[in-house]
Amino acid sequence: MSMLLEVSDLRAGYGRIPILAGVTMAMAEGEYLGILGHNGMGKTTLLRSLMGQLPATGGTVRFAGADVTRKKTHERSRMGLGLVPQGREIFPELSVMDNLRMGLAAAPTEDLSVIDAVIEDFPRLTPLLDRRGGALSGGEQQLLALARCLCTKPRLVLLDEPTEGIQPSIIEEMIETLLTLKKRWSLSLVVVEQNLEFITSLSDRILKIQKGRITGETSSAEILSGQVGMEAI
Ligand SMILES: Nc1ncnc2c1ncn2[C@@H]1O[C@H](COP(=O)(O)OP(=O)(O)OP(=O)(O)O)[C@@H](O)[C@H]1O
Repeated sequence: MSMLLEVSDLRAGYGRIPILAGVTMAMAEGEYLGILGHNGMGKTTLLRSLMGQLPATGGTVRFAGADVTRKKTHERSRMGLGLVPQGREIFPELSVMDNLRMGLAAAPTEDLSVIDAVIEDFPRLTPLLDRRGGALSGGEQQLLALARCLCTKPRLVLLDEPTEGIQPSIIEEMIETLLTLKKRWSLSLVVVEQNLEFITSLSDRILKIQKGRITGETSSAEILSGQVGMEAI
């Protein structure tokens, strides 16, 4: 299998403060990769750097065979990278439908039929299309943020702590939705999380991030079979 994403010794930070201290990882097309880490370990920084929102101070990022290390966010978006940020960042004053249209604005072609195709996989949003984004529950907003990202037809979605502050029933629904998208859209995913159960339910492989470095790797199968405890990876 050819690699969809190849990250080598990636370094980034804020001002003079280094946060990513040389991240090296790779994933194949169609893979769901989980990255587990506690608060402040650099999960959000890694996703922002992969999306080009934060410049790399060292190392390289290759996506779909191209070196994107110096590419701007909108260029990466057009190449098929999509980010669902922590805290969702939906537009609270716009309707759900208009939030989805905003997603389309970042797409390579503004094809409105994409929204219909996306909505099919988000039945919970269908009756809410006219409602203001800000009037949705946290879980519904998270589903909307994911649906909006899918309107750009990404090959690889970067998902930042989607379970934060969300009720368990919607977490279950999000797992089912993401597994359906994997099959129906051949989607690839990098999800960063602190929630081990969520990440295990979704991911083919799980990496551990500590202090801006990848320090371990396991598979969900190994965790589910009890062969590997989280402290071991
Ligand atoms: N805009 C910023 N300016 C300066 N430092 C920042 C900024 N954003 C994050 N940091 C610092 O970078 C480190 C890594 O933060 P990051 O948000 O990547 O961690 P995280 O693993 O996603 O944690 P969390 O689960 O709390 O979101 C932290 O020490 C944080 O304080």
